[in-house]
Amino acid sequence: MVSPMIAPSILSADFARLAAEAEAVSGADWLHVDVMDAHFVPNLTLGLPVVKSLLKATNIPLDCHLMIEDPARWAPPYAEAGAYNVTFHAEATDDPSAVARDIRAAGAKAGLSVKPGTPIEPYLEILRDFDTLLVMSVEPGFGGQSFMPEVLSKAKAVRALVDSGDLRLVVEIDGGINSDTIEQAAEAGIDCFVAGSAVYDTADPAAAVRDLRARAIHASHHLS
Ligand SMILES: O=C(CO)[C@H](O)[C@H](O)COP(=O)(O)O
Ligand SMILES: [Fe+2]
Repeated sequence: MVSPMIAPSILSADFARLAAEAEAVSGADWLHVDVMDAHFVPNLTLGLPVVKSLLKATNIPLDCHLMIEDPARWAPPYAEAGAYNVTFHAEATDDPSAVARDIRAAGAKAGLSVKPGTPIEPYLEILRDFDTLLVMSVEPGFGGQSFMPEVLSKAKAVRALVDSGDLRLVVEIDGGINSDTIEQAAEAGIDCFVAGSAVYDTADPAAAVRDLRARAIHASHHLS
């Protein structure tokens, strides 16, 4: 198991000050960027031009979470632009492996995300085509929602495959992660924790990142 990673979500940051907001979490492992198209989810955020500007403004690897329709068309340009990891939704395409291939060919890690109600079993076979699995622990679309602990059974199932050596994959969780919920996620075997409101809705985002990381290390320590 890798050392726990923290990925602050700029969904909860001030969009007029994104460079400064990235700088405020310079100790983070990844910077999580929520791309929403108002079709796959009922919200609209930002797209490729903003990601290109962010890439110039920060050295933190960008973890782009595409909550969009037609990822086969729209996901590879994020990889070409220089995003470190490009994640799209299993529910948005009939051929996730083909999209992953195109993302990897364009130079990024490829991630698959599943909504809370989407079972993981139909996707276990194709996870070998991916570098990241993003388990959603809220309905995608908005920050500041409550954590859904029932999704942790999916994380545990995939963690078991990784631990048995059958799979190499970063297991990531997104939604409602804060100082009260991160420990149960860490105990379930999560490698990377996305946190939006728990980082940016505080007076000291850097301290929030440190606190979340310490809690994750403490809770996952006995597993390693
Ligand atoms: O993908 C997302 C929402 O669809 C966000 O990454 C997520 O909700 C982060 O916000 P918070 O930590 O406040 O729940
Ligand atoms: Fe996200």
